[in-house]
Amino acid sequence: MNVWARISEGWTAREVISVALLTLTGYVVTAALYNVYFHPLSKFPGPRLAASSWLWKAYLEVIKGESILDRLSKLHEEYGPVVRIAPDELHFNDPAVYNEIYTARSRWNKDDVMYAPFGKDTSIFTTREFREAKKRRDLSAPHFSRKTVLSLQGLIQDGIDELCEVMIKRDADGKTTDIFRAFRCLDFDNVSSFCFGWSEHAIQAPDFNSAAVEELQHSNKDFQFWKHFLRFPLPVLLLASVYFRIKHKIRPLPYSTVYRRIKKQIATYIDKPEELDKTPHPTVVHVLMDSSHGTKLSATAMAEEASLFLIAGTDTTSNASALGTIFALSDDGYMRDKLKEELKSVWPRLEDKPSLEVLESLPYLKAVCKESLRLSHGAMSPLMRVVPQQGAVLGGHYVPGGTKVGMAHTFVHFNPTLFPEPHTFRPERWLEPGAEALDTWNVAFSKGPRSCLGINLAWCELYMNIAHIFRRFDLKLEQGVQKLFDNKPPVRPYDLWHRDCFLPYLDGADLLVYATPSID
Ligand code: HEM
Repeated sequence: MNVWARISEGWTAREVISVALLTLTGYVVTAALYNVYFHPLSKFPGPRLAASSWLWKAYLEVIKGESILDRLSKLHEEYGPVVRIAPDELHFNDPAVYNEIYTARSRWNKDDVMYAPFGKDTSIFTTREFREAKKRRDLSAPHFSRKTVLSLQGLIQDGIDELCEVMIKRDADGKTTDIFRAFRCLDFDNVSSFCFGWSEHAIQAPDFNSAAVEELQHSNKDFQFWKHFLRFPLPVLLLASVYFRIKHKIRPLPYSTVYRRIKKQIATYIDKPEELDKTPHPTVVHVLMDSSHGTKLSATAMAEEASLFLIAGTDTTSNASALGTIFALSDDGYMRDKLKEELKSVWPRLEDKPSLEVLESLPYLKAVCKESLRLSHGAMSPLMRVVPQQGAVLGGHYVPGGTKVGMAHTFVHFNPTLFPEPHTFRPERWLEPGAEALDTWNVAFSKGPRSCLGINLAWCELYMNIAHIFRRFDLKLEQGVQKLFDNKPPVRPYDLWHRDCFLPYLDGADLLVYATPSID
């Protein structure tokens, strides 16, 4: 029977589904063939499946739970310094190209898909478009300047004092300290007091199990799911999230308790601006509410901006601090003793705590911090940028406008030419002759106009975190953690911070240390 006659008679449900499936299959196959053979990126090397559809990457990252970074290492070995990893995406493994993508002159936008789980245009970080993001950055930047950080360093000091008291009590009770959780709570508290004038006191939570901080950690874990599935139309997304919630315990995107607290605080200030004068020190809310620059943000926009600082500033700093601590303890005490000796040279009496400026003058401490940043990477996922309409030349290749391009920090930090024995934690590499040139290759804060806004605060916290716990405690790895390092081959930082969940996600053993208070 003629198809049109059948249609006019009315189709059965089965026929409708069959036709829909056939149409969908036809569309997918045609799109895949186009992507592989006729797409403007078809001349770039890479697996055919990757070129055919973004579903290849989604399958690896969500269903197989594989880190794209592992796959990328193999792909770059096979295909060279540029690989096509999705129909419209290229990944590079060439430090020179890192500087071309993330250059100070860059005006490129952030990729929509990659940043979707964090929201759209709700904060500096989530604003895709360069010029809009710059306006927002200019607003908050004064609160993150070196001058402000120096003047508020006492807050960071207070947070560390609180942590040290908790650690002393734990030691007296015969308990170890999970240094990863402890630093996460500390840095959460410190960012909240630096930005908002109040501390969550997460550090006081039993065994550092703070609900607010855990909420952050869990949302990191589900990053890959949300990144890929937010692309689907709502009904598919809903079905997928039910399935993944049951099978993989994916959580809903968090509506954080802390966000509510910040929102309430801002609403109060909008209602009664005189309350702002009562904060113990200048906060980021002061700069956000300052309308003298001509930009007026809504209460929601301010709250979203402000809460993003907590997300951006907690795990990043604590990852670097925890990694540095664990690895500086992993070599029979050589690094620990060297660090302590250097600290004692400027900090002979425990009660005379040195300022940030003094700590910054210590070469070995600085080298430990740099090595901690190098191996904790800041962000782990390739930070995808969109090539502007006119196209660009990257690594000698013409890349058409609209292409998403990126190079993960791991490909700079593990580059064996720049950093020989790249997986080894070796602070000395930052002290050897000519080491100043290496600084440009420590890209943990990224580079260019979208690089880290909180860099001054981050450095302040990192110096203080490492200095205080190494000077104020005699530290030792707990046996289980020590065993990781005694095994052959020994554990590498990458093994601990292995999972790419935008930020590196700790997916290994609890990082326990014995921390006995120093007596001199
Ligand atoms: C060791 C600690 C830190 C590291 C390694 C780090 C690293 C980074 C990196 C790699 C980016 C770029 C992300 C992207 O391109 O999408 C970034 C952006 C950002 N960071 Fe940090 N960060 C740290 C601490 C902080 C702190 C303490 C704050 C503030 C409280 C902060 C606030 C921001 C903001 C607002 C952005 C967005 C900038 C933009 O998109 O223009 N970060 N950070």
